Amino acid sequence: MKSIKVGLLGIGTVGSGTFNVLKRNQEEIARRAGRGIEITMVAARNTARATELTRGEVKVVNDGNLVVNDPEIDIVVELIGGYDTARDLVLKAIANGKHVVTANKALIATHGNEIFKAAQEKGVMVAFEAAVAGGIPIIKALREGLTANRIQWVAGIINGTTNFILSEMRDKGLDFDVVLKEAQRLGYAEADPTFDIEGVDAAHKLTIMASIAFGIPVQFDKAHVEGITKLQASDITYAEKLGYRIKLLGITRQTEKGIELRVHPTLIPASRLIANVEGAMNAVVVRGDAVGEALYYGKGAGSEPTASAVIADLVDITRLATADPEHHVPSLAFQLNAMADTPVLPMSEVVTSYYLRIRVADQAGVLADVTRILADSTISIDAMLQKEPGEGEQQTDIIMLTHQTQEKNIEAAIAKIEALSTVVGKVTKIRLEELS
Ligand SMILES: NC(=O)C1=CN([C@@H]2O[C@H](COP(=O)(O)OP(=O)(O)OC[C@H]3O[C@@H](n4cnc5c(N)ncnc54)[C@H](O)[C@@H]3O)[C@@H](O)[C@H]2O)C=CC1
Ligand SMILES: N[C@@H](CC=O)C(=O)O
Ligand code: NA
Repeated sequence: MKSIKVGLLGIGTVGSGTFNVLKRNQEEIARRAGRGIEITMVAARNTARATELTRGEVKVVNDGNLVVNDPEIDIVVELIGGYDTARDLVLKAIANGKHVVTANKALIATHGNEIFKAAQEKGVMVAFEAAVAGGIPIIKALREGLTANRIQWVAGIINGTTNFILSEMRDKGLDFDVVLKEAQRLGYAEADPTFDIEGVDAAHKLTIMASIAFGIPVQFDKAHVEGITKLQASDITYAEKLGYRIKLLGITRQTEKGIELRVHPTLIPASRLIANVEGAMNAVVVRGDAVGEALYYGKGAGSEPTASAVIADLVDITRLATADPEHHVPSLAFQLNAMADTPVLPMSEVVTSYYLRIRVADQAGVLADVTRILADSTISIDAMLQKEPGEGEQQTDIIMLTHQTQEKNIEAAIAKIEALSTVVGKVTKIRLEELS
């Protein structure tokens, strides 16, 4: 059988990994796919570099349109990143009847609904395993492996850069900026690293997982997004003393009122497996009504781990390329005409537990004032830590872990606490999840 012809848009970190792995393992991949898969054309900004990377073996062009319009190309792999050019080229590829593979979570989380609709109308497949948790086959697990389940929640460390930063800061005492530079050097970070550190990249990935888990359209604009830039080293230390680790977690949960969709630093009990995921590694815990809890762990970023997922999609598409479109696996697991309109919950409605760090004047009665405010708000305290003020210090920290309450309830209580004359500055609030 004729080999499948692939056109690559972009040959940077993931593109070069895809080229190399496909080449290195071509025979084994062909035995699995039932026919050969070869990259025959690459669009690149730097064509000389692309020719060097592909050892002069493929046609290199400087315009992605030449790839998506080439009648010889069966599958277009979009590894440019970003929104506009990527969207334009992907939609053109689909309009030309080509299947698409992309690692671009920003694209899928924001333009996925439009792209999947166009693909369905054309009878082509759009696959994006590399877009979430890199090399971990979490899309396939949610979409196919767990298809029997009502998914209850999904929680994951889904940004390698921030997990790498948090781990290196904690273990080696390195500065934020130094570790971020290293993450960029290692090819983990996004072209714009604020996407990583402000939680946007994790929210893109979470948005995609929520759609597959709950059969809802992609709705990145409804996600609550907080990154790690406001985290203080002292919070990491206090959390450890109380038996917790702080991780940037993406959490999506089906509740009676709607679907939670939130990314923020989170205290997790140190005894949980996911709390011990370090460096650029990713991990996703899925709770389904039939399977219980399942944990998926592996490399979420980097050249070849991500290429592994891109190529898995190429094999899937190759296997199904000759099937009738109605036999394709739906991109979001649910049939497009069976999507639910379950609302995404505003953050103010979310119920969870909290870590509070309150900077106070070292005076009698301040603790009683704080606990009274919490009690009046029906927020109960689970654990408390009060730091002894250092020699000559007039202020100290009170750290409290609360039981579950609604976000708007804790916000109202925090406003009252901050209004106390004995409380200094803002109260630090970090959400806490037992994940059980
Ligand atoms: N690096 C990683 O670990 C992971 C990256 N991703 C995603 O994969 C995609 C690619 O990421 P990287 O390879 O890391 O980025 P990169 O910046 O290393 O590579 C992108 C390449 O595309 C080229 N490019 C930009 N515009 C172009 C255009 N119009 N035509 C042709 N080439 C163009 C750039 O010159 C560059 O060589 C992004 O969507 C990213 O979010 C997903 C998972 C992991
Ligand atoms: N920038 C991302 C790359 C993979 O998606 C990350 O750090 O996880
Ligand atoms: Na993946």
